[in-house]
Amino acid sequence: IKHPLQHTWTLWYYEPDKSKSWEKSQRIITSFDTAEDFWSLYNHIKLASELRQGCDYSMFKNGIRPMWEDEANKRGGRWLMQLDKRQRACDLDHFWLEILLCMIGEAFNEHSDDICGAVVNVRTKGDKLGVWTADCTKTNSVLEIGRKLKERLRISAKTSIGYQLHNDAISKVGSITKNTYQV
Ligand SMILES: CN(C)c1nc(=O)c2c([nH]1)N([C@@H]1O[C@H](COP(=O)(O)OP(=O)(O)O)[C@@H](O)[C@H]1O)CN2C
Repeated sequence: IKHPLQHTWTLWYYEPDKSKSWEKSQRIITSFDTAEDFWSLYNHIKLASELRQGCDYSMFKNGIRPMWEDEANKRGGRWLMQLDKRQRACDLDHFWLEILLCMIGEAFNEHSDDICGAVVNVRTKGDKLGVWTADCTKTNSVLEIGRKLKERLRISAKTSIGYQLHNDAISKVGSITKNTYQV
């Protein structure tokens, strides 16, 4: 028999399309709830580094849309890893896979319930990896998730990553959203 996961996960794909709204350009690829089905999906689709610039993959718990506005996301935020352009060749794909494995493997222990999902943005100006959590006021959970992410992605203590509230992202003026937490 297949190895069941604790949650059902849904993979989304975003491709910019001038004729459609951002929301309408978010497409569900499929959902899965076993380790075997995760691997067949992962091995079947393009790597993040093979996507066209401007595209995203998002993997969220079933029923949560990869959008700030979703009921499950609106009180939360994201740990953001902004990659340097050179990291697409050497880090992007294994960082993204490591994040997926942390999520389906419930690697954040008692804080795994606070995980909503993760997004990879493939961008000319530098790729981004975001891990979205449900409640920005759960400081201990948010910080523990950030610390675990750095550990699993082997991000050095010298490099800090920031956590941004979706509320701040929605209301941001210009392109910079402030960090509420840093680890
Ligand atoms: C429901 N709704 C409209 C809505 N809900 C959302 O949740 C949401 C958006 N819109 N997003 C739109 O994409 C643009 C690029 O963000 P980017 O994160 O791709 O990053 P880049 O600027 O392309 O690097 C954002 O500026 C925003 O317009 C992004 N986003 C998460």
